[in-house]
Amino acid sequence: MFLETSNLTKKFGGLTAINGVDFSVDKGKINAIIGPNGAGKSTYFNLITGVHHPSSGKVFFKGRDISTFPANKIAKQGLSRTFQTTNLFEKATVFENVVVGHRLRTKSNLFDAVFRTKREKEEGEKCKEKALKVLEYVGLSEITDMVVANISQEEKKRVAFALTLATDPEIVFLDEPTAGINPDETEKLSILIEKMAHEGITVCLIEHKMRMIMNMADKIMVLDYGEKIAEGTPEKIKSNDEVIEAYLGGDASA
Ligand SMILES: Nc1ncnc2c1ncn2[C@@H]1O[C@H](COP(=O)(O)OP(=O)(O)OP(=O)(O)O)[C@@H](O)[C@H]1O
Repeated sequence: MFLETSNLTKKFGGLTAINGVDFSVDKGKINAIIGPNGAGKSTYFNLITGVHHPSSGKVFFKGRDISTFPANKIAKQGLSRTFQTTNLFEKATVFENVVVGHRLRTKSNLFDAVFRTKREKEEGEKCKEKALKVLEYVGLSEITDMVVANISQEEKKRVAFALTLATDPEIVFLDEPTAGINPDETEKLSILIEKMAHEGITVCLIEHKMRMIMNMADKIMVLDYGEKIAEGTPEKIKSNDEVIEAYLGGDASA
């Protein structure tokens, strides 16, 4: 198994945000998690990526129990994520944002940084090279020197993707990657997500845009009140009565 959760449960006081979720993420595929507001989707991501730890149950990555690992250790295993709103430095350029973001995730310690050691300089150079590479990958080569405040929402989303990709992840967790952008931009970003999966990066995403998910996902899990109520291909999910009742409200084309 690649990534798997077993009986995963998270309680916040009296509220069970995730309740006994068994799910396995398929390697190299687009895996989607859907469900109504408050269903537990972000909490599920947070449990896998070490933002929160499970109340019970486990997360396994390539057979290893990572349930209790801190977020930075999980990132080092090759799991990388975006948040619903990625905080970019609006006054810095696209390139600077990716370099700084990547720098925060690489190895030099405070001593290296203060005394500008050889290792620090080498790592700095590597970061710059990597930043240019990932910016090219996400289609932003032309605007690397633009200040973030002056780029479009869709371009900002691409910067967030570049930040995620800079750590060479095996699996990326995208939390509502297309929130707040129009259908044309959503389509373009979907193509980028598909490219990532085709090139071997496993994608796991949370989305509310049903049409997009039904078109692109290989596998979908539906959460409702913290519980998995269905999983399977888009076709299977679309025709699942419980999903239609609980989530889609009878309008699967929304
Ligand atoms: N840190 C926290 N402390 C207390 N309750 C929390 C915390 N995080 C989430 N919750 C609660 O857990 C439940 C699931 O929230 P979560 O954000 O995971 O849902 P979601 O499916 O991602 O929702 P949305 O689609 O609105 O982002 C909600 O009732 C939420 O209020």
